[in-house]
Amino acid sequence: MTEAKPVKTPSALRDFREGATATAPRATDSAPVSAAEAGRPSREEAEAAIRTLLRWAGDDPTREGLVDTPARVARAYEEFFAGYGEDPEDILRRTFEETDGYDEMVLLRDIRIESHCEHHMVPILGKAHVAYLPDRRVVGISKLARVVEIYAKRLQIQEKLTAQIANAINDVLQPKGVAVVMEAAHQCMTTRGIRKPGVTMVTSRMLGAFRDNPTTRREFMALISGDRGHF
Ligand SMILES: Nc1nc2c(ncn2[C@@H]2O[C@H](COP(=O)(O)OP(=O)(O)OP(=O)(O)O)[C@@H](O)[C@H]2O)c(=O)[nH]1
Ligand SMILES: [Zn+2]
Repeated sequence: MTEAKPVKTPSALRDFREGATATAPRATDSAPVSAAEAGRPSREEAEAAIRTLLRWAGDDPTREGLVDTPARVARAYEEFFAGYGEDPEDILRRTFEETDGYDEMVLLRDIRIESHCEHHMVPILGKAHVAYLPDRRVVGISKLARVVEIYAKRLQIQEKLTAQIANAINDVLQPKGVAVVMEAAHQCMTTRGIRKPGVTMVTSRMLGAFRDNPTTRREFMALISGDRGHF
């Protein structure tokens, strides 16, 4: 009898299957989930599931206005969850050496977040501020926003999203420190359930100098709360 081989389960899928933990998975587990590995259902199966939900909600999926809805929803899901197919570490590996001695903080403020909560699959909308303290190597700033985007385009809780972004930057760039602060509104709290519009959740993950050095942390906090210029 042959022994069954353990199936390699990439972290994103594992998190997806096993539910949330507030502990961030290792960023080295950030590989994208291939369709084959994930045992992904077909497009037809996905559309059939949406027809089932439409019927369950009390509507008729064969009526004119809803006939194309399953295909539209499937296409929308491809956008909402595009992050399962991308590896943030690949994006961050394109670094360049800064030879003129720039060793101050690099901060990207007000990065728009559009994610989905893993409990209710409804939007989490907000913004992230991402900073790092370079140690010779710097990365193109758009790559920081791309990393945010990849993790946001998965089912998330805000704590995990915040930690994953910081861990990936820390692991690949190996800077002197990384800071991520995120503020977001969860539609599962604003439009259903407890229904508290206007409430935002704030999370942060500080690593290296941002965790150990109060001056660096203060400087970061002052910069993210400062006035925004209009360009
Ligand atoms: N910590 C954390 N909680 C979240 C996040 N997004 C949603 N939640 C919460 O996850 C919880 C899920 O709780 P459950 O009791 O299983 O679900 P529920 O019955 O729909 O809960 P209610 O939202 O209170 O109606 C809720 O308290 C949500 O507010 C997040 O990013 N982080
Ligand atoms: Zn939710």
